[in-house]
Amino acid sequence: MATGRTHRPANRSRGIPEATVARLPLYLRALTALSERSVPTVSSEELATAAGVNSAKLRKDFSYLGSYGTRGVGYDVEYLVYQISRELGLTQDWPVVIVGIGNLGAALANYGGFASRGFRVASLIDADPEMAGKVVAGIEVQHSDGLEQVIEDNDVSIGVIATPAASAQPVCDRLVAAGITSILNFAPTVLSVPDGVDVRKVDLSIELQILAFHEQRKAGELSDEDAEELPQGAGEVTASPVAPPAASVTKRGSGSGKSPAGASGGTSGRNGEPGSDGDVPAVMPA
Ligand SMILES: NC(=O)c1ccc[n+]([C@@H]2O[C@H](COP(=O)([O-])OP(=O)(O)OC[C@H]3O[C@@H](n4cnc5c(N)ncnc54)[C@H](O)[C@@H]3O)[C@@H](O)[C@H]2O)c1
Repeated sequence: MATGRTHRPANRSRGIPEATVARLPLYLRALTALSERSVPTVSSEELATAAGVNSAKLRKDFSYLGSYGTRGVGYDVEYLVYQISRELGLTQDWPVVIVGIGNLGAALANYGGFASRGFRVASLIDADPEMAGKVVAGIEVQHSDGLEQVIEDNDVSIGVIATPAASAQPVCDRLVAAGITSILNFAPTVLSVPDGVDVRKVDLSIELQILAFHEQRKAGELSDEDAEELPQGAGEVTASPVAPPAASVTKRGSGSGKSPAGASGGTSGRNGEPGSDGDVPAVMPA
């Protein structure tokens, strides 16, 4: 078993609030776009709009980084990209293993956006013997029998689970036993992990359900407007019993022993924008 891994994010010891950490990737994405256009400086208002975050919150977030900008000039784009990347631990290489190389796992392996952000897909694992030896995204798929060895050999720090739900917990247990302390779970199941292991869950169907809720509400508002034009008593709209799904940001629970991950955060904003809290879309309680 691999022990004593040293891949720990630098921000843990600096007291940056988890909500701020969750917004840093949003700022980074907006800043990277500015950097690619060779924009040298940006005001807090412009950057806040680009990141979908309230500008007072942005200034507060950046104060945790010790970055206050220059009055009348704004923030230096390149320096902020560096600062946020360093804070998120993106200035170092993070080898990732993807377990379950079906439709989703193969798509993730082929996604170029990981490598460009410092997440190198080091290994692909699948339980299907017919998958072993196949090349996906230029990497040879290895059989899950060798999972622990692969993790040790590649000094893997993050495990991505893209197996069917029923396999996710056993896979998670093996990843944790092999020394992995960060897991990104795509399987539609809640994982139990020991203290010290961070799990984030991505579920696009949850996001669609949130959009469906908003669609339904918009339709309800339209019906209300229509109803106002109708004769009294006609076209009454019944209140929907559906409650909005909440919690799009994961924070691991802190109970003792094995415990499912807890939740913090709120709903995503409308129009695909993060809410005013800058929550990260498509991520939910693990
Ligand atoms: N989070 C999302 O938004 C989202 C979107 C699509 C799919 N999913 C989920 O992702 C998972 C994969 O979906 P898919 O369409 O790629 O399925 P798939 O059937 O195409 O692929 C699953 C792969 O996992 C492998 N596998 C099964 N058990 C395993 C184990 N114990 N160890 C290693 N590999 C194992 C299978 O051999 C297969 O290759 C499912 O749980 C699905 O519900 C999530």
